[in-house]
Amino acid sequence: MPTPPSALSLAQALIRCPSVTPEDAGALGVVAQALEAAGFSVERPVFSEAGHPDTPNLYARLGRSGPCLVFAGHTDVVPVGDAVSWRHDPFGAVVSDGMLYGRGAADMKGGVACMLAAALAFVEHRGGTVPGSIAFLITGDEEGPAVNGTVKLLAWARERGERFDHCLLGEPTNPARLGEMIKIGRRGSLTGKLTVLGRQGHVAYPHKAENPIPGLLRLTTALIAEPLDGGSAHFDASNLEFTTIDVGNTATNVIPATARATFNIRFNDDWTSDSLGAELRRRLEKAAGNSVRYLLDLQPSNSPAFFTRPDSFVGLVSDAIRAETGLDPVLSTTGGTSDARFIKDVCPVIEFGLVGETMHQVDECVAVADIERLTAIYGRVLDAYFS
Ligand SMILES: N[C@@H](CCC[C@H](NC(=O)CCC(=O)O)C(=O)O)C(=O)O
Ligand SMILES: [Zn+2]
Ligand SMILES: [Zn+2]
Repeated sequence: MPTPPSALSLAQALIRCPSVTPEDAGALGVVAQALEAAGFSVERPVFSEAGHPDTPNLYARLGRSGPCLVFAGHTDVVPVGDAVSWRHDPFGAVVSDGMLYGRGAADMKGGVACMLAAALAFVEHRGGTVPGSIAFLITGDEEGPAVNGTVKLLAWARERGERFDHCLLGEPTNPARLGEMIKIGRRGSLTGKLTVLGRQGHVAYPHKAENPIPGLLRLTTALIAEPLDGGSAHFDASNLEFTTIDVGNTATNVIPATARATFNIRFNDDWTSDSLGAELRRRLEKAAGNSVRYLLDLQPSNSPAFFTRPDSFVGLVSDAIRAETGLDPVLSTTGGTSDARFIKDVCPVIEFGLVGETMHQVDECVAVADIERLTAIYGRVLDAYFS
């Protein structure tokens, strides 16, 4: 068996692939090559859905018996934003002053690299075998709409009779220090596109046109006039944020035909996608009355909130973190969402990864020392899980 690559070298190889969703740019090839070299069987299904680009995914497994511990994650990344503001090339994977820079360093190519390095070292140490099974569920569609990613990969695996006992997802769960936070739940995500319909015309003859902009303002105001809820037993309050308002009108003397707004809601377990959709439609109907014509397109990506009750697996991961960092991780459901909302339907899932302070930002970076320590934590998890 070849000597397993280090987590840092894997993280650098991954960051050098500009895999902004839905591009793969070779990222899953890096994962496949590392796992195949260690004897994992690797498959790379590509999933399709009308209206969305095809997206590649990866499933790998070593061993057929139970228990099966799954590592999950994604290799797609969010766009770099203002590229000239970066201190280092966002796809250069530069190490400077002990920090690894690049898009995905924290979210979550760094985490994927640590899982790979830990699993490969574990397998090498045991002469190429596992007392049970280790699997990897890695997608190229997490940061995007997430319709051709983990949700389909799980269905694909289920059809092939694959069974999993526990899953560790490597999203960047720590706000500032490695070891301070495990995520045991996430809110769901619902994206909405609202279009108000009008009739184009001359600004000086408004009676011959219908301006959609006041209607859009009325509807957007109605959507956020009342809080959705006050939080639930395990989750923060649900929250709606507008992400863009577009009219796209370049003329100063033309009333536009349509006006659009996009919003995203992070919702807790007081709601399902359906009940939340019904509440949004109720608010819009009331505000629109007979005078505003609109369309609402909801893109739920099938994602209710998830919550995993603290159990022995949470205890095992907490012990590994404590042994490596000296910190007692808080069990949290805060922050963004993750593919654990899909994985929770097939096995208990929790999340622990790198420090997420710079995720989605310019100059995304993680400490090289944290990459080494996270690899050691995952190694301890493997040792304890299969002991
Ligand atoms: N756009 C997708 C979900 C995208 C998932 C993304 N997650 C993270 O960035 C991790 C954040 C964290 O660790 O707090 C997100 O939350 O936007 C969808 O909405 O379906
Ligand atoms: Zn992520
Ligand atoms: Zn992200």
